[in-house]
Amino acid sequence: MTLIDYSLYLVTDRKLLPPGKDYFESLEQSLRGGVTIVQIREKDTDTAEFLDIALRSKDLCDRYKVPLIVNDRLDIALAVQADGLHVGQRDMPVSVARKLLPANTIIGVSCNNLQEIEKAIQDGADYVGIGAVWATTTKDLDKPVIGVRGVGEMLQRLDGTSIKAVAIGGIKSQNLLRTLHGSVSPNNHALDGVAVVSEIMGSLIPEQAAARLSELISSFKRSGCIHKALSVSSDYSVTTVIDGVVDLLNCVRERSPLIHQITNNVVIAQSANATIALGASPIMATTVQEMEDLAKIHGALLVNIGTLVPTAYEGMMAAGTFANARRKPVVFDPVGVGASEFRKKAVGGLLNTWQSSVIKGNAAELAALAGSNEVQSKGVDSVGSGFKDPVSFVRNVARKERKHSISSSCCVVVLSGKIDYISDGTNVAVLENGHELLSKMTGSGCISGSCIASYCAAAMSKAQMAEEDQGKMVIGDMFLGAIGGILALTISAELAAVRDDVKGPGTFFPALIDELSLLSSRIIRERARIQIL
Ligand SMILES: Cc1ncc(COP(=O)(O)OP(=O)(O)O)c(N)n1
Ligand SMILES: Cc1ncsc1CCOP(=O)(O)O
Repeated sequence: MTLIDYSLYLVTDRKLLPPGKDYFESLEQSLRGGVTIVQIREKDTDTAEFLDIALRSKDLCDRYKVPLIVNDRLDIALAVQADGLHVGQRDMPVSVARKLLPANTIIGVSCNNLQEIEKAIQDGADYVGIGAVWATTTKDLDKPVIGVRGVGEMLQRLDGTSIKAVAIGGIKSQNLLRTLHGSVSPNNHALDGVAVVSEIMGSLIPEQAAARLSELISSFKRSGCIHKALSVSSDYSVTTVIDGVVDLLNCVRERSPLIHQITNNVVIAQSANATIALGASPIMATTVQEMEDLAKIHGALLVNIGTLVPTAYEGMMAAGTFANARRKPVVFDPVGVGASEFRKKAVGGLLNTWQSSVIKGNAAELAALAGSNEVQSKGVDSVGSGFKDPVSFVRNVARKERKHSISSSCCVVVLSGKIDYISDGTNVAVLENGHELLSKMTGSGCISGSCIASYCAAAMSKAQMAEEDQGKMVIGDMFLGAIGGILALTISAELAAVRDDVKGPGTFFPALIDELSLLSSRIIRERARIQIL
């Protein structure tokens, strides 16, 4: 059986052609742009016309050596000697189609949930079309939008089978990398391809639209993100990490990156002041209309759900998407995620939509995120003494949230507390700086998010974009950025706490701001208490 390349799967829809655009011209241009497999999908066309279109499309696809699949209609697939048939859940069952079609015909089936995947396996499908992964206006959906995390669960069920998988629904160049990075099972089972309708069919220049998508898919594959994910070895040491953090401290001050923060209304002023004290430049903007413009400016994004309201949520969705598209760091603080179903749902929605570069939370927040019962929450706080094995816990959460390569970790996890644990899925940094006065003021955790975002922005600006970075979700060493942000805050807190003018929590905060602004390389080198495991 010939090997099928599912990477860029065009599903046609003539209704979406721009006015005056000829269908066959559009198809040929898409083939030139790099489409690797084509499905002819005609929902309201007479048999004679469908047959004619399928025959001529088959000729074109043959010329480009690209397989042609027919949607729904087994008779048309037979008549044009198509390479395959795609069926939906209400169409002819795969097992029946298999008996009627010539041997070696590819049969694909649409799946929206695990039961349908199970059935596709039993029925012997060659591939599944998993969707809709995102919302779409191309088709009226009668089943829920799955989200990338849901696609990952279905891919897990396909582990050990030879069934290929493509995602479909709302896939555009803007969310393609997020789709590919996010749709992965815990065992690194990734998609074989993506199926696209409107982004190509609706384009005036389909060759360009297809080439853009094709280039992103190739760069994703070139970056080796999936295969390297769990197999990288570490070359971090305490010395290299401290040197790196010192470098970032200077970089924040020299380049003053813009730190866009959608945070809670308890800590807005503190967070902005801490950001300025570090040398970065804060903007506390929540309105959806300005997210695209803000993403164009060099810096990082912080999303904190402390006092979540619907308008800010809309802004968060858009801001993360635009930041991902520019490969900017996205620091996510899922404040109090275990406290209510509303927050859990909101966090699920955000993480399904964009990729965080760093997730920071206390024990209860990360336990809720990881589905662990080991630590309970009380509102936004943790109850009890924390995890028995915080090192393994934080490493596993980082692995789960996707770690893609040593120099551009796609998700670093920070477990905050008296001791802070930071992992990129392989390395774990254990940081023992800090002072108990930090826990006597509101918002010190939220401020640490601002510090991490400032240092991650510096880490991005120090990174040289290499060819293989095109396929990554963030550029720069986020592990170092997260460590730098935490050290800046906790070391400054130690210095502030012992000042003569500090009498308690009230006088501590202004002193903390002073010390953040006075922090130097020498102080970091002298005071950092860090282990790398
Ligand atoms: C690759 C791929 N996946 C899913 C679908 C959807 O098929 P179906 O559920 O049959 O819906 P219609 O396409 O018939 O509207 C697909 N066509 N291709
Ligand atoms: C056919 C189909 N099946 C599930 S979503 C969808 C349409 C996808 O179209 P688009 O790529 O334009 O969102």
